[in-house]
Amino acid sequence: MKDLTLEARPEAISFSPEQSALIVVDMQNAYASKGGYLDLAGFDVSATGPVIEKINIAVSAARAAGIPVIWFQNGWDEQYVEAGGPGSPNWHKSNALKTMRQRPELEGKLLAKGGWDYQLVDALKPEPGDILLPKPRYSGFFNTPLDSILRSRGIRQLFFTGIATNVCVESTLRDGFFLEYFGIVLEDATHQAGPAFAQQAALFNIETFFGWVSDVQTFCDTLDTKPLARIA
Ligand SMILES: C/C(=C/NC(N)=O)C(=O)O
Repeated sequence: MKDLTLEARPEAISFSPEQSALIVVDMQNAYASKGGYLDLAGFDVSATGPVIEKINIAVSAARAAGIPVIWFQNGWDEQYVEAGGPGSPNWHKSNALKTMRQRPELEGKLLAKGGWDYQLVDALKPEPGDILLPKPRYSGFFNTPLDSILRSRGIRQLFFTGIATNVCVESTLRDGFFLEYFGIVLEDATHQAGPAFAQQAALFNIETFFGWVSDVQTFCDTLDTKPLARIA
């Protein structure tokens, strides 16, 4: 397929579907569902429903265009060895680990592989041919085979969706930038962890310093695929 031009901020960007991947960051109950880790830690997850719908539309369009879909799940083994102990800054900064230390009844329930919190939300289903990757830190480029998977497929453009815009989405897009990948975030398929200004700040950072910002409808229209449902 010939190169396509995607309307984006700060400017349009050309890309080749053959050199592209759609990244779905951490669409787990932990980050998107009531009763999940972020909700229990006091973050507002009430507006994630429309984001899930937009991600489904973007995933369908990517698959129809032959663009690989890569799903990340953030979390650790049930003993939290992969989370790191007090010698890791993750131990000090992870709000999941801090919440479990504050609320021992939650020990082993947050972001633990095999548990409900770690699972992808029910409304999002990977299909055969998609790539499902666990990741133990915010960035999908650390302690994962992501870079090798992309380079071995000649992929240079990464389209980002998922949660949280200002944490794992921005972290992975930034590290991709340093590794010479072109990062484009589909803003209506993302949600922040924290107040609304965190979403705007993350999009400002991406648009201004690290990549491009577009949206799901523009992505679908550019690929000329018919999304599952027209976005109102
Ligand atoms: C705060 C947080 C964000 N995760 C993400 N997927 O952006 C965490 O994992 O503690």
